[in-house]
Amino acid sequence: MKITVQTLMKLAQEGQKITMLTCYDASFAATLDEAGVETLLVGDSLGMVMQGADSTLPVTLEDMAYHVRCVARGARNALIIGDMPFGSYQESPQQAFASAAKLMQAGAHMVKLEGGAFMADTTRFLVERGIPVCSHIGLTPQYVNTFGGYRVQGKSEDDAARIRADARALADAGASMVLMECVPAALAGAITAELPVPTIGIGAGPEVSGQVLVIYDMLGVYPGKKARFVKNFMPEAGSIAGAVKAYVHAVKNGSFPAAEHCF
Ligand SMILES: Nc1nc(=O)c2c([nH]1)NC[C@@H]1CN(c3ccc(C(=O)N[C@@H](CCC(=O)O)C(=O)O)cc3)CN21
Ligand SMILES: CC(C)C(=O)C(=O)O
Ligand SMILES: [Mg+2]
Repeated sequence: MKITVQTLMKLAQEGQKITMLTCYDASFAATLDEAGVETLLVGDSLGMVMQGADSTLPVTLEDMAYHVRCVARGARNALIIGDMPFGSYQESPQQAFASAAKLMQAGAHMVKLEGGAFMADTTRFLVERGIPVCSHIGLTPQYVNTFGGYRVQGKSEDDAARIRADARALADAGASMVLMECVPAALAGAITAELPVPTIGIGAGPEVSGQVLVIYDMLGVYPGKKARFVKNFMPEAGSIAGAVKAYVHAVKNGSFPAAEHCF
């Protein structure tokens, strides 16, 4: 069965965890789809894991559209989310729509954009025009130069309150999902409890509607720094398909993430 925005809402309401992995090509898309991964994120992390850059900033809209097209050819049931790359949506809602339309025409079913309450107008503009939006808050990697590194966000009371207000504003603006990266588990849990839409976590603890990891991290292929939230599923599974199935199982039964993966 095709996964839709409605499926995701239903899973979250029933307390069933949503699974997401990043995906950049048709063969992995087929493997993940077959393993029952509900959502495939064509992440701008491809700049780091596929292109070898040291941040996500060099990734272009053309790069993203190419990989979305590849993934769309391999997936059957999974819902495909296209990451909006740096510089393709921050100028105006109009710029965001033109960029998002390219990803939708390449085969995405939803786009993801980084940023808090100030992205509410852009979010509403896209949603009203038929483009479902996943909002990305907390550690937003396109701000690495502002943050001075990939650091946990929302540790102080003020920062936590701001992130909480961001989540509410984006849901109010029509976001279909809110992804939280590297925030304290308690904060992500509190936000999930008060939002009307599903939340996805990466380094955000277990009390969210679903989990995402970069596929090359959970297969132990990425040679760069291993963040605290990463688990390599390959050693215990022995094959790529097995590792993906173990991830789906672990997210569904709540055994991933464990305390050691959380902030
Ligand atoms: N391979 C890969 N995996 C990712 O998860 C990922 C990318 N690339 N590229 C884009 C961003 C960058 N991300 C990162 C990268 C490093 C940390 C990291 O090392 N965090 C520290 C937190 C330090 C602290 O504030 O205490 C950690 O120990 O996990 C977090 C997110 C997440 N995204
Ligand atoms: C790490 C996830 C959330 C992402 O945005 C990406 O892969 O680009
Ligand atoms: Mg991204």
